[in-house]
Order: sequence, then C-alpha cells, then structure tokens
Amino acid sequence: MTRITEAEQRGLVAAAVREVRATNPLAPSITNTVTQNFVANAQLAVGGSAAMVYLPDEGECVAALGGAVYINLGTLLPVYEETVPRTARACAEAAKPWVLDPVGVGIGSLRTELIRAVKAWPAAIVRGNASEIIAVAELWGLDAAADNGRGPRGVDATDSVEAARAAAVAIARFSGGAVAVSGPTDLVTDGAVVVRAEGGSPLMCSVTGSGCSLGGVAAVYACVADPLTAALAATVAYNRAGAQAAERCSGPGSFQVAFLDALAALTPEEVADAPLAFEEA
Ligand SMILES: Nc1ncnc2c1ncn2[C@@H]1O[C@H](COP(=O)(O)OP(=O)(O)O)[C@@H](O)[C@H]1O
Ligand SMILES: Cc1ncsc1CCOP(=O)(O)O
Ligand SMILES: [Mg+2]
Repeated sequence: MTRITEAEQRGLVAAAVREVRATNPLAPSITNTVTQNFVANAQLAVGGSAAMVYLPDEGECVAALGGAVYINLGTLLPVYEETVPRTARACAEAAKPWVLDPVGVGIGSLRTELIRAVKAWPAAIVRGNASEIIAVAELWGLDAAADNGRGPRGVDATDSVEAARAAAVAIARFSGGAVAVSGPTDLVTDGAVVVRAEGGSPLMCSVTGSGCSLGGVAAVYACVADPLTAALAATVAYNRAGAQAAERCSGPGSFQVAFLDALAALTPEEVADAPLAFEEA
C-alpha cells in the first residue's frame, strides 16, 4: 500500500484543525486532579468541548456521547480500577477512539495493573513522555529494546525522546494507532512513518499539565481525524503555541495564560506549515 505524501498529511492536519473549530466536538476525560482545569481549557481553546468524569458508568456514558475519550492515569482513585477498563472497553465496543496518557507509570501497582488491563482495548493514541512510552512498551511486552529505559521520575522523563523511538513504533504497530512522544523535539509515529516536530519552549516543563493537556487536545482532534493526523495536529499546535507564548510572557504564570491565547488564535495553515521531518519507521 502506498503511503500518502507529506503534503497530503499536512493537508489532513489543516483539515482536522479547521473541522474542530467548525464542529466543536466533545472529547470527555477521565484525568488527574492536578491538571483538569488546564486540560479542559486547552480543549476549549482549540475549539473542542470538555467533560471530566470519574465513575464507571459515567465513563461508559461518555464513551457513547463523545467523539473520542481521554484517559490519563495521573492521580488514581480506587474507583478507577473499574472506571478505566470499563471505559476503554466501551470505547472499543462503540468503535470510538481513545487516548491514553500513562502519567507516572511505575508509581504504585494500580497504574501498572490498569496499563496491562487496557492492552485488550488499545488506545488509538498513546501519548506520553519518553520514559512513560518506554515503560508502556515494556509492560505490554512489545519491544525488546525497551528495557534500556531508565524509567520515569514521578511524572517526569529521564530518557531522551530518541531512546523511546523503538518503543513508540512497537506500540503503534501493536495498537494500529499512533504514539506521540513529547520532549524538546517531539516524535509521532503510526508504526509506518516517524515524524519529528520542533518548537515549543522549555517553559512548558515549568507548567504542570503541558503534557496532560496535549493528550486532551489530541483526543479533541481524534474526534475528527485518524490517529496519526490527530496526534500530529495536537503536537504541532503545542509547538507553535508554546513558541509564541514564550515570546510574550515573563515567566511560567504568564506563559500559561499566553499559551492558551496562542492556542486559541492558531490557524490551520500555521499548524500545517510547521517544521516537520518525516522518515520511514
Ligand atoms: N525543552 C523543551 N523545549 C520545547 N518544548 C518542550 C520541551 N520540553 C517539553 N516540551 C513540550 O512540552 C509539552 C509537554 O511535553 P513533556 O514535558 O515531555 O510532557 P510531560 O509533561 O507529560 O512530561 C510538549 O508539547 C513538548 O513538545
Ligand atoms: C504533577 C502531577 N502529579 C500527578 S499527575 C500530575 C500532572 C502531570 O502533568 P504533566 O505530565 O502534563 O506535566
Ligand atoms: Mg505527563
């Protein structure tokens, strides 16, 4: 099968950005208590609609209501033992894409159990920092090279994005979806192509929720686009808005405000014209 061209892929990204603004799709979330507000505001800034839920039947309900669901394991509650697998299963049964952010994998046993459990209904997009992506590939038994990872330090990466390349490709080939690895240079893959995206700002590491909200925005784009296009659109939007916000702010507090403003003002053309490097996986 011949792949679409780079220009066609950029066209799909622009179309996704445009369609989200035109249709205001709902991407509900089960996400951590630290960054819910930022996730919801970022989803709204790109033109989507947000709804945060906790309970198992709520997860099943929003899997039916939404165009895509975002599941982020950042702060687990006992009820998530039921909520997360039931929601992932409901998404699979309804053929709705869902996005996994395995925040803090390695802290306690429930995160590990949940990541193992949802392998049965894999996410259309797995989004995380390098150490989290390596840890997921290891937990799913996908990538022999993955055990080179040093592992996350809490919610932060200790591995380089390049160190997660093989793990990302392995997860995408297993899931049939896309994987987005964030860092100074982001890497997005569908298992066939690997795309590297420059931009953003180191200030994004000083604002909690930069990664979480990137996952929430990827879910918004997954409401209207295939997983690779959605992951790319979110990644590029973040790189553009992050770079613009860094020029306008005076520190992390004003960065977050400027970032949401920049995200809301992004045009489809700006997102589609971003610096991207494509290569075969
Ligand atoms: N040093 C950096 N320079 C530019 N952008 C960065 C840098 N570090 C992270 N980012 C951006 O910040 C966002 C969150 O990435 P990251 O910090 O890796 O996620 P997480 O918060 O989940 O660990 C992404 O959009 C990423 O591109
Ligand atoms: C600090 C923290 N603790 C548990 S979840 C969370 C938020 C992590 O957000 P991000 O991964 O986007 O930096
Ligand atoms: Mg994170």
